[in-house]
Amino acid sequence: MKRVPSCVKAALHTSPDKLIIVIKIGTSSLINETYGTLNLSSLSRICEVVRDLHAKGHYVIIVSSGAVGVGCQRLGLSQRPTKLAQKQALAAIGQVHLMRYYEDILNALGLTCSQVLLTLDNLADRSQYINARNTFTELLAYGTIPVVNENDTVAVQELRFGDNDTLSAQVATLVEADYLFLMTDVDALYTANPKIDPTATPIHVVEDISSLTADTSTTGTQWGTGGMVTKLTAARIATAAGCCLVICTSAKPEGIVEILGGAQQGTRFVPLQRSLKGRKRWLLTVPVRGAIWMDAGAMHAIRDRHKSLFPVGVIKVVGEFSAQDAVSLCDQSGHEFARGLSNFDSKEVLAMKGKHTAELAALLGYHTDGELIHRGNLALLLPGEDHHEEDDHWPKKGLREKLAQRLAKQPADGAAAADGPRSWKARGSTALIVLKQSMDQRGC
Ligand SMILES: Nc1ncnc2c1ncn2[C@@H]1O[C@H](COP(=O)(O)OP(=O)(O)O)[C@@H](O)[C@H]1O
Ligand SMILES: N[C@@H](CCC(=O)OP(=O)(O)O)C(=O)O
Repeated sequence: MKRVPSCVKAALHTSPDKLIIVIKIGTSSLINETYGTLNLSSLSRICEVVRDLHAKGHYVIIVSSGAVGVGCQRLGLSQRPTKLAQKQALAAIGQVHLMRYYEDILNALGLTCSQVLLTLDNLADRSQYINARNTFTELLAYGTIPVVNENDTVAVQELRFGDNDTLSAQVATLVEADYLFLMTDVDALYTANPKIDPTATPIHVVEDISSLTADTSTTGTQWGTGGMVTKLTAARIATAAGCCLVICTSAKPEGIVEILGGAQQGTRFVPLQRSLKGRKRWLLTVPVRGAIWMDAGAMHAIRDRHKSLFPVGVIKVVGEFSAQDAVSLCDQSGHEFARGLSNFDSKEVLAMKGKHTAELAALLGYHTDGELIHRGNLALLLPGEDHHEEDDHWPKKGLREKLAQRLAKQPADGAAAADGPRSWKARGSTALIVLKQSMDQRGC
């Protein structure tokens, strides 16, 4: 299989053939519906594959769902409750049971397991993001297998990933993974749900997600969340971060080794040639609070001419967001093609929608160039070059370099500490600064 190019791979002092691999296991693959128990044979086989990959020198991280589903089974509930507090309580019950088996099985295979529970704010704040990356580096350097889940029990609604497909893509982005395998109860993405439509056919390779025509409208299993929709969202994030995402079946975990060897199984999403680095990579992990739809002209300016977003091209504003929140940038049909940090809140963007810069002062009562999203705060999810230069003030050292340093027992360079005090919120564009000055002057 063609290797994924990575700018930090060369910096890894260990063999370049050592891959960073994230394996996400869905609830549907972890529970045995017939007996209402954990699917121990499936879990053991997956752990054996992890052992084989580890023995080859690869770094493996497991993202495991199942806390809520297993919690339900432990209490004999026949379906997931809908109340958040109940799901959180069940996650607490299920997670400990799940981890006990991961620990036992991995231990029996000669591996040490570690647990990482994350919430969205752990990644949305860049200093916490760097900190999480450093922790993963140490866990991998110690030779452990991190088992990751969302910290369901404490996360409040707006700080939840909500599904582990997204979480696994965020983790893959964070650790600069080469591969993300989404193991589920179907063997591939199909043109339609194969459990409902017998004429559905598998899709083996996806080069460009935006031109994909698969019906993913039906939800998945009784226990899983999101079905294929969240897997496609994960694919957009992972491929933009330069990671090859593969949807494959948990019924044959050995398939992972075969796929790495070049076999065509499952659905492979080809990573973008130009993977996002540094701050732009981090942007992919910031929670999205809303969406801005734009006309073809604005999309062309952003995608092909590497411009910032201005109000004149905006045709629709979705959701409520604050200034400096991350938003999806969508084409005129609502398809997401980029993400960025908005300089204005959703009400202001709505007020400015479709307006030329010259009209804004009269509309808002202060002078602004109306730059909604600065180019530097914008990450493209489509193929193409992004020529915007990275901010040199942000550390570029990736996990691979840090892992190499750690393995070589070199002292850390303090990049994370340097990053800490400087919040991304302090990095507003000129428009934001002008807006703030204007509001200060008006005593707002
Ligand atoms: N186009 C499609 N191709 C394949 N599966 C689909 C499609 N649309 C919906 N599905 C459903 O997605 C399910 C897998 O998603 P989900 O239940 O969330 O699994 P997991 O718990 O593994 O994340 C499958 O069982 C299938 O019913
Ligand atoms: N954190 C939740 C994840 C729920 C979830 O995304 O489930 P799935 O769709 O099966 O991956 C849990 O452990 O139950």
